[in-house]
Amino acid sequence: MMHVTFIGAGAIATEVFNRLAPYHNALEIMAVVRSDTSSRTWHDVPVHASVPDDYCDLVIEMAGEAAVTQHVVPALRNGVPCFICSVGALAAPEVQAAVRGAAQQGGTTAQLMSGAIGSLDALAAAAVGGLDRVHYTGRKPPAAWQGTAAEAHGSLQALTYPTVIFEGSARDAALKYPQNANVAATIALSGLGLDKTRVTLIADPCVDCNVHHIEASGAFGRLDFCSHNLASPDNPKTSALAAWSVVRAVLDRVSAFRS
Ligand SMILES: NC(=O)C1=CN([C@@H]2O[C@H](COP(=O)(O)OP(=O)(O)OC[C@H]3O[C@@H](n4cnc5c(N)ncnc54)[C@H](OP(=O)(O)O)[C@@H]3O)[C@@H](O)[C@H]2O)C=CC1
Ligand SMILES: O=C([O-])CC(=O)C(=O)O
Repeated sequence: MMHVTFIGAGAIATEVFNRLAPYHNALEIMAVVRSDTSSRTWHDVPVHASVPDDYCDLVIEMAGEAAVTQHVVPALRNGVPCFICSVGALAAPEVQAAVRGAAQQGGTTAQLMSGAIGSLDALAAAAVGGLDRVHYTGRKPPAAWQGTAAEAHGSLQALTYPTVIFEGSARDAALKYPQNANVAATIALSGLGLDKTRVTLIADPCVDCNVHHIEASGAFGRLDFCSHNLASPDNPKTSALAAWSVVRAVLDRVSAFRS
């Protein structure tokens, strides 16, 4: 039996919980860590303010950047493997150093979720031979940019044409758009790094899904990957695929084969 602690109880966590329900004989969600602890339980799982000391096989962060420092770092230090959804947190050098140091101290690993993007396996393999260029374009409907730095570009609701709201490095994208540029950080950490990976973010009233496009070239040849992700019904910023990437990673831990 695998004992799992969730961090976060939002769009991703809810979908992961529901999708893992058929696997109750192989894994138990023993605790959920939330910032709001006014409810004692969530789906009958006890709510905690921090990861409980009880024995746990896996911690899954599905909360936000602050949770990486608050909860993932101590869990790693205690030797518990962790999955991270809020990959953009690692764009801050001090957070990445803390995660690396804690994993080393605890003799365990932090696994970055592929989340809303694919082709990371090819990108990471290509990086071994040498990458010359990686460019990521993230395009989402205006509603997905609400409550972010994109609002400095004027009324998002009034947009009638695609508007570039960011151009720069993956590091700066992740630091400026913590809820919308986890994919940029994940691509960068698989490939050319946070400072050399170029990013364009677009608020586009002409799309009704989250479009993620990677163009890469190097010693391996060229890669062009594009996904048109439907948003989570509970959070327009988040692609439904992100939760399913977590489910897949959990099931990998209890199945005989890993792809
Ligand atoms: N890697 C990727 O491709 C993707 C990553 N993400 C990231 O995954 C994370 C979760 O996304 P999503 O489920 O859509 O977000 P939601 O906003 O729907 O849910 C977040 C949940 O985490 C809780 N929470 C927030 N901060 C903390 C904290 N410091 N400690 C404990 N709990 C906290 C929230 O509040 P409460 O405690 O009140 O319940 C809420 O339950 C986000 O950081 C998002 O940016 C999203 C999409 C793709
Ligand atoms: O879910 C998505 O489409 C991607 C996302 O929010 C992110 O990169 O942070």
